[in-house]
Amino acid sequence: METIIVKNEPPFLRITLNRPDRLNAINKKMIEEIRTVLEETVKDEKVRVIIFTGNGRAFSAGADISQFKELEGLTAWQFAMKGRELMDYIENYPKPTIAMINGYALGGGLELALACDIRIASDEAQLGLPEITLGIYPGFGGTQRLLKLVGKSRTLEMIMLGERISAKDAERIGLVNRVVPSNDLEKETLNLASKLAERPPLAIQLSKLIVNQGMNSPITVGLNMESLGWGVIFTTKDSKEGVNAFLEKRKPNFKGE
Ligand SMILES: CCCCC/C=C/C(=O)SCCNC(=O)CCNC(=O)[C@H](O)C(C)(C)COP(=O)(O)OP(=O)(O)OC[C@H]1O[C@@H](n2cnc3c(N)ncnc32)[C@H](O)[C@@H]1OP(=O)(O)O
Repeated sequence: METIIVKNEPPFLRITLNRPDRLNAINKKMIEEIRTVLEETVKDEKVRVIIFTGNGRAFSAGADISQFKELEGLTAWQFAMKGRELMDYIENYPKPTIAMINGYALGGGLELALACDIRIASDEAQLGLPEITLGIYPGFGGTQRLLKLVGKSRTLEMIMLGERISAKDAERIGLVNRVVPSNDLEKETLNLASKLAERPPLAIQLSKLIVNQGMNSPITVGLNMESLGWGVIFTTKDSKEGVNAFLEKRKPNFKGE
């Protein structure tokens, strides 16, 4: 891989964006490489959690601005779609995803973090959507995902001003789940990931699907999916294991069956 470092350390798969001299700016190659790794890993039962992070002082400073010079109408649309399709794929990935935000998460970099299930940030991280300062606006799904996460006026403030906010402020508005001292970022992320890895994979997959669908549907649709999903979840061995373990006063051992 040219643009990412992939560490398969079951139960985790860590994808480190790796263009540190460009603050991990996202180019076409990086989009393709992330997609390839995720597709290869989807059926790997040993991997239960995906962690995204960045090499150096940035998570990612956004889409690679140097590639914008070549863009025209059609190619701009194609590049935006390529990135957006990756973000959609990450959002709907059947395993839990964590963005471990070690530094700048800007533009397309923040949009990648927004597509993850959980964002955990270093207290030194800065987040923002500075596209407006380039005369453009977010194009990898950020207009919609940020809206759903923090509401309309905070989204518009971030998009229209294009200013960076601190990790603490991001936590206050619900943009990141938690902020930790930079020295503890890895440890805290792995703690969180370990807990997720112990949870039943099929119940995680199904609840993620239902929550994601619920974000984009009338509440009755989400509620019906929730109820119908119960018919599925009760067919799994893990649901029996969870209930039996509780009744037998022992720790459950979920196998994703
Ligand atoms: C059509 C598709 C739509 C896609 C939707 C997404 C759009 C976007 O994401 S647009 C990009 C949004 N991001 C930005 O505008 C941030 C740009 N970067 C910065 O403002 C700064 O680099 C900084 C504040 C993040 C850090 O500043 P500083 O500490 O002074 O570091 P440098 O500016 O010297 O950066 C080091 C090195 O990295 C290059 N670089 C940084 N960001 C990008 C980027 N997004 N794309 C390409 N290159 C980037 C920067 O040019 C420096 O390179 P050298 O000068 O060659 O050392």
